[in-house]
Amino acid sequence: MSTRRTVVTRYPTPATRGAEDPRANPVTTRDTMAAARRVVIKIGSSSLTTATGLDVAAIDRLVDVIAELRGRGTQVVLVSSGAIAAGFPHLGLDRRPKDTATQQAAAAVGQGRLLAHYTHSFGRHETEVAQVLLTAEELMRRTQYTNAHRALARLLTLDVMPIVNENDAVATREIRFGDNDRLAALTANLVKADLLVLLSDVDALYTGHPSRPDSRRIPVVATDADLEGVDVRVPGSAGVGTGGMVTKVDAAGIAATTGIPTLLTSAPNAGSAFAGEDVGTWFEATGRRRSARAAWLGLTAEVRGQLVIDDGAVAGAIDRGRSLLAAGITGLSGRFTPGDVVEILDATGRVLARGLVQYSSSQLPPMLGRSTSDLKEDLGAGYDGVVVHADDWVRLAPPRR
Ligand SMILES: Nc1ncnc2c1ncn2[C@@H]1O[C@H](COP(=O)(O)OP(=O)(O)O)[C@@H](O)[C@H]1O
Ligand SMILES: N[C@@H](CCC(=O)OP(=O)(O)O)C(=O)O
Repeated sequence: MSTRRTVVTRYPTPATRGAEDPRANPVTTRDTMAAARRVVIKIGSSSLTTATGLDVAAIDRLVDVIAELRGRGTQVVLVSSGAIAAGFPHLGLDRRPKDTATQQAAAAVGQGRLLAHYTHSFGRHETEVAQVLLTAEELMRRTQYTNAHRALARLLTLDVMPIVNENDAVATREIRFGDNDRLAALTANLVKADLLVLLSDVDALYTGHPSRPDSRRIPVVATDADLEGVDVRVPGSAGVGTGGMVTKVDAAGIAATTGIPTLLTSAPNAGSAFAGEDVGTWFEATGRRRSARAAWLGLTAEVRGQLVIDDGAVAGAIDRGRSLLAAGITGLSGRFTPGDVVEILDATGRVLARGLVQYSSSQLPPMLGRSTSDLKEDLGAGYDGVVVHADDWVRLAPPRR
């Protein structure tokens, strides 16, 4: 046994621990949509713009639906695309630019016009609006994520209408959201919404491209099996949206795994959907609600490394919701420091969870596979053997049967 003592910097225990949100979601089926206390509504470029710029009549119709919801006491956060599509006609371009710099310029021009019209339109309902521009990079950092959470929560308590978009003018090329569907799902988690509504230029998810005569509306997606054979590959024809149905199905999947159901329909159907009519596609929630912190860990945070664990640690820590000890770790990769986010993989390479690691990638190698009592001798009596605390990881893959 070595008597060398290693100086170990540990990640401080956060004051606010607690993984699962105890609030049950009152929205379980389409019929219970009206019970939503907080809704995130996302509207795509194709529904807000024409070839010549903003479709002000379409914006006014959406704003009227939101005003009615707010009148009933439902809090709404709007995620609105449309900055690039609203901007490019004013730069003398006849189609959406493809290069990042011109997209950024178009977004910078269009975002002002977009917000100007929302301000005017919500003004008809004596409602103040607030512009919140987010980047994927910021949301990966815990401090900025918490700041965004706090700002949105405050706006809602002040009865202001937050209008979120990606901060296209500064978003870095490599990690842009690009489309706003995923941003909307993450925003729904950020504000702990009961419901996500995705409004597009198509009234529902179809079994194939809606222009095909054999395509049928899918009214409900309860499990992945309902998506088998569904063709979502062809993008929209409007030429201004970005992700087509792929990103909408992905976004609904993210929301579902965190306990938030999604309704996907067209903007003109928004009113009927909230009136309880059978329109669009309803994606059921499949997972449990998560705290904003757990959602950040599981969905948004930047991953700095990987820990590979043995079967004993899968059964003893991950399957039982316990802390991960050095004894169960067989390998690691990446460069990380205490407090960084790492993925936890089983021996086959399956990503089981993500967590905040307590030691750096340079401290861990001599600790791997060693028992807590053995390590205590090296590291001191204060060492508790925990590499990822039970409160600091979230499960990503379901348990194996
Ligand atoms: N299986 C499908 N069901 C419905 N729409 C589909 C499907 N596959 C592709 N699409 C296309 O996806 C488009 C919507 O995506 P997109 O243009 O990115 O909209 P938005 O601007 O609202 O984000 C629809 O107009 C439709 O043409
Ligand atoms: N942030 C961009 C959104 C890009 C986009 O086209 O999104 P979407 O229409 O939702 O597929 C914008 O405002 O133009």
